[in-house]
Amino acid sequence: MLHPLVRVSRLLRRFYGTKLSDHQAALMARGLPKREPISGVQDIIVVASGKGGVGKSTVAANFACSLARLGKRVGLLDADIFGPSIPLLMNVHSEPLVNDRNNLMIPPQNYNVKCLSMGMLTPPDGSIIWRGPLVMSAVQRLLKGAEWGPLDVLVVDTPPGTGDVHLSLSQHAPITGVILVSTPHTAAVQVTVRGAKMYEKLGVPIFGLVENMRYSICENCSQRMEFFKDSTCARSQEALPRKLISLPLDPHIAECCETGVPVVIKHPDSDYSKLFTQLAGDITDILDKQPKVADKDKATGGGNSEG
Ligand SMILES: Nc1ncnc2c1ncn2[C@@H]1O[C@H](COP(=O)(O)OP(=O)(O)OP(=O)(O)O)[C@@H](O)[C@H]1O
Repeated sequence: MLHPLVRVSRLLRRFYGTKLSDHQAALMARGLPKREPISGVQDIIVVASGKGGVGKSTVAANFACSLARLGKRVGLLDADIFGPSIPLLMNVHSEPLVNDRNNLMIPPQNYNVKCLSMGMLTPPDGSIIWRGPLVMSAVQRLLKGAEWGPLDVLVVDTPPGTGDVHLSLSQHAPITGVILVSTPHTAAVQVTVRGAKMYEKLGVPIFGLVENMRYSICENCSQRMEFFKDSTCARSQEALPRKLISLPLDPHIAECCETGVPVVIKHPDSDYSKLFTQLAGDITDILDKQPKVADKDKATGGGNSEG
């Protein structure tokens, strides 16, 4: 006896024919909307974490700049509606212009990365008090109400946790994969695992983990200082997806965040910049093996729809 969801998804597939992939059919059977590609955007990579303050925005900004340094056409969407930090990290504060022809926002660019954030659309001291549906429509607007293309990769920085933004993104956009960021703290690991499970349930692939602030390197003697017990790190490693890179706690990284020049731009030859380059290279390799957007369009029968 077939599971009812499998039966419905087969029926949907028969109705839509080859335009609908198995994955899309499964989503629709579960009552989830069809994910529409973003016009001109090849791949969407979400940077997520369970806890706040673990370095997600730092990783998103430096990863985006590293991809750009490898020659990719890159965008960076700040989906943290309540606590946007990309304008500060990327030093982009101007309000985006709007294209009169199609009424789409034109994301301002810095360090060869097109950036868009709620922080550019609200005054710096203005607080946002919104409920879930408004937050979800704001994410839709930033995602689909902008002239992103042509882009190889759109990096999306998300708020901590597994709230409305994550759900909205995974339901409406064809996310190619997720990079998780966590420190080895047990509390951070536990919520990051929860976030990973949510993405898995929604059928979004997890590329791996950026471990942050596990250690530091002394500038004078190059000695490595570990901040966590081996057993804590082992537990975190066991619970979380495969590690892509492990970033040190470093004063230059902190300072660069404050001054709006990502560390991979300010100190391109540093060891931590090399780690970001390695991350960008590894993810590029994964993307190169994925089906291209034309194939994805074929699979989803999609084009862009204004959100
Ligand atoms: N490896 C690091 N070395 C030194 N400072 C770091 C490092 N990673 C992040 N930081 C600092 O930690 C603070 C928090 O980082 P960031 O804003 O990237 O975290 P977040 O997870 O995006 O936070 P939020 O959840 O609030 O959006 C920032 O001041 C940043 O400069």
